[in-house]
Amino acid sequence: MNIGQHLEAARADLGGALRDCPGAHPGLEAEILMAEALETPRSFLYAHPELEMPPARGQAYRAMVERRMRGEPIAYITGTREFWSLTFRVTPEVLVPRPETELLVETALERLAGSAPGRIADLGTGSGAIACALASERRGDEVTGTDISYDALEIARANAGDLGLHNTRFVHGSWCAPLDGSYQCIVSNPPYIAAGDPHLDHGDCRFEPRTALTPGGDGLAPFHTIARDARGHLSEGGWLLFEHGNDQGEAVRDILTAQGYERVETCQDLERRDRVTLGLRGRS
Ligand SMILES: C[S@@+](CC[C@H](N)C(=O)[O-])C[C@H]1O[C@@H](n2cnc3c(N)ncnc32)[C@H](O)[C@@H]1O
Repeated sequence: MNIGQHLEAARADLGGALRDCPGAHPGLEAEILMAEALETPRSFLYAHPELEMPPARGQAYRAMVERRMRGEPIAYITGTREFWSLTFRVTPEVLVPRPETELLVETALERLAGSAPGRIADLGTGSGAIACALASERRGDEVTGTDISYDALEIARANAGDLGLHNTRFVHGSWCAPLDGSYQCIVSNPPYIAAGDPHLDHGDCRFEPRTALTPGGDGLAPFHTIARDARGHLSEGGWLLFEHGNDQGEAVRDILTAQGYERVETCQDLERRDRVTLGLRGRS
């Protein structure tokens, strides 16, 4: 079979298998996996659809297509995901970075704009996507990522190394526990899906680490813990920013207000859903 025939078969198979899979793009994914199998850019496929696939490459391609047909995230199959225009390694030990998390990075950068170089912390860093995005934009800052997963920290360190981000460090421990000294900004995209939420059994979530997705209960426990403990690590005028579920904006605002944060507000995504809530550590 040639490249074009393989692609056509994969598009049809993926289209059928991923019919109910949120966010799946069968045509595009067939091409991404082909580019991976042939180790070429996608543009090569458009230029050479008539090229015969070497049998070993054809088999490798079909194996990848079949993994995707079973619902495995494409990022785990290719081993990479783009975030903030940077390429990150991802493995099943880490959450696949989501495009919507770029709103957290964007909001943090807005709050930091014009400030002198300082220290930033990313709690629950996973692949290190947020920490590396911030470190790449704020080269003068020191960015610390924390996680309870040693496997995740290893991936985060590898990503920072690949990206040449020497202004990062990744430390083990629960939320704020490994932090030392004070920070001008603390960000977190913690696990926040409530126990029993049907999203946990759909799409990519089925393959991702449970501890990255849900803290159990109503999903709010990490916001309570971090909001309480981060105050002691933020410098005066420092910001705490959370990503949260689109139905959790009010609850997270209440948590930050109850902990004495000031100028508490929520940012919405392009579909006007609450996604990021932040508060300032004032004088008191
Ligand atoms: C939703 S994922 C976010 C990963 C990454 N920051 C991102 O946005 O793609 C949550 C992360 O929090 C970590 N985590 C869960 N409980 C934690 C805890 N008590 N302390 C630190 N990290 C924790 C998980 O291992 C996971 O990497």
